[in-house]
Order: sequence, then C-alpha cells, then structure tokens
Amino acid sequence: MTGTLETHNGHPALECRGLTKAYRSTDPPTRVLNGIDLSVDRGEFLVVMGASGSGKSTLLYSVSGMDRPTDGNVRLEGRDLTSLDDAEMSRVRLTRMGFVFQQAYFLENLNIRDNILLPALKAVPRGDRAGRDAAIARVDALMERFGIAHVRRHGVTEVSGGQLQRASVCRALACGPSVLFADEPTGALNSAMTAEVMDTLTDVHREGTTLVMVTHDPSCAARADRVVYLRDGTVVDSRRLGPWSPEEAQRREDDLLTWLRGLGF
Ligand SMILES: Nc1ncnc2c1ncn2[C@@H]1O[C@H](COP(=O)(O)OP(=O)(O)OP(=O)(O)O)[C@@H](O)[C@H]1O
Repeated sequence: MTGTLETHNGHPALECRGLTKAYRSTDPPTRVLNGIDLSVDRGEFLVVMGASGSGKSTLLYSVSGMDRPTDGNVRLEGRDLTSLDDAEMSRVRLTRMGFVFQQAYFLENLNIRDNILLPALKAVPRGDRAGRDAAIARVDALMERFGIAHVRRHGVTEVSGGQLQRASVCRALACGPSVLFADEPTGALNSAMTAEVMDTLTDVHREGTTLVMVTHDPSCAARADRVVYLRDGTVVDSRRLGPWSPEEAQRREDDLLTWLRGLGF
C-alpha cells in the first residue's frame, strides 16, 4: 500500500498559517478565506464542513496548490509550497498529492486501468524502465486491493459510480502521496455507493495515508479523526472524534449532528 510514513521529519503532513484568499474578479475583491491556521498530522483524517459558500473548496484548492492563496503560507511535510513556481508546484501535486473529486474526470478513450496509470507514468522520468515497471505494479496492486481489478479493461461508462470512484482513489494513490485530498467524493453517489467509497477511504486512512476531505454529509464526516467547521472563511470550531469503528458509526454521527446543529448547520 502507498505509505506516507517513510518521510518522517518531525513536521505535520500539512500546515497552513494565515491562509487568505480573495478573488479579485469582483470589486471590491471577494475575501473567501480569512487567515486560516490549520495543521494536519501525519496519518490524520481531517474533514472540513460548513455551509455552502463558506470556503471549503477554496481552502482545499489553496492548500493543495490548485489555486494560489492571496496571503499566508502552506507547508507540506515542512516544505513551503507558496514559494514554488508553477512547474515546481505541478510536480509536487503530481508526486506528493492525490486528488479525488465528485466527478472522476476520466478519459473516455482509455480503459479504467490506463486512466489510473496515466498520472503514475507521467511522474516517472523518461527512460526509467524500472520506475515504469514499478508504477505499473503499484497500480495493479491498488486495483486488486480495492476490488476493481476485474474491471481493468472496462470503459469509463461500463462500471458503476462506486467502482469509478474507487478507481479515482487508486489513481490518487498511485504516486504514493503525502496527502490525499477529497472534495465531496460521494456527492454524486447513492447511499450504497457512498458506503462503498467511504469504506475504501477509511481503509486508505487506516493504512497510514493522511486524508483531507470536504463533505456535506455527516455520515461521511463521522468517519474522520477530526472535523473542522468553516464559516465565512474562518474555522470557527473543531471536533475531535478519534479512531472510527463501524460499531460506533451511529453514535458518532448523532454526536456530530448535535454539534453541527449547534453551529447552525
Ligand atoms: N473564481 C471565483 N471568483 C469569485 N468568487 C468565487 C470564485 N470561486 C468561488 N468564489 C466564491 O467564494 C465563496 C466560497 O466558495 P467555495 O466554493 O469555496 O465554497 P464551498 O464552501 O466549497 O461551497 P459549496 O459547499 O457550495 O461547494 C463563494 O461565495 C463563492 O461564490
């Protein structure tokens, strides 16, 4: 399994300080993140919740370098990302971060396995045959691990929504990221497929990967170690839930809902 514990250097997996984002396309600029301080431990599963428009996706995009913050800094395993140029940032995103979105964004002219392989092969230096073989072996092992090896040659439209999202998780893990980011990964799924994908993400987390997920769904959020609540671009509260177990699922969800209602969710 793609581990994240090999790079222990005494730093949290992810840290942001004074993270601010203002969109200048409006006059005056729309301030969406208001100086957020947040630290995610190695191996932690952190969920970000908040009302629609509170800045959850903007936070995820700003810490993962998909969008440039207006102010503040972000560190990934101690390395300051805000000083990197675009090419360096793309490389960090490709090799040290994984992403799962509501939609899989797979290419329809490639089968499931080739879609998963695409970024993993892109990360291998040209001519590095051993690196290429290792990437292929890693992807095949991930597909086996997450129960989708039998659909490896299927087209994107020939698998279920749950299988497609599990394939997205495999693609996100193929380079062995330090942090896996998930933005509403179950937003387009029914409840059975949601449980299937959350079981996959829970396994990923249990095996040591740091996970940062945005969700509206309290039953998904109840899987996390910690939930932070965003209001108007500020983290106004957080709740530590500790390690998840299926026996505790309902109690955790009820507890979380009570907390969320108190915050006006
Ligand atoms: N490119 C942009 N230009 C201007 N404003 C933007 C831009 N992108 C997002 N916003 C605004 O920033 C605010 C936060 O958006 P964001 O998508 O981060 O919220 P969210 O909490 O993820 O919402 P949702 O739960 O609905 O996905 C919203 O008011 C949104 O309209």
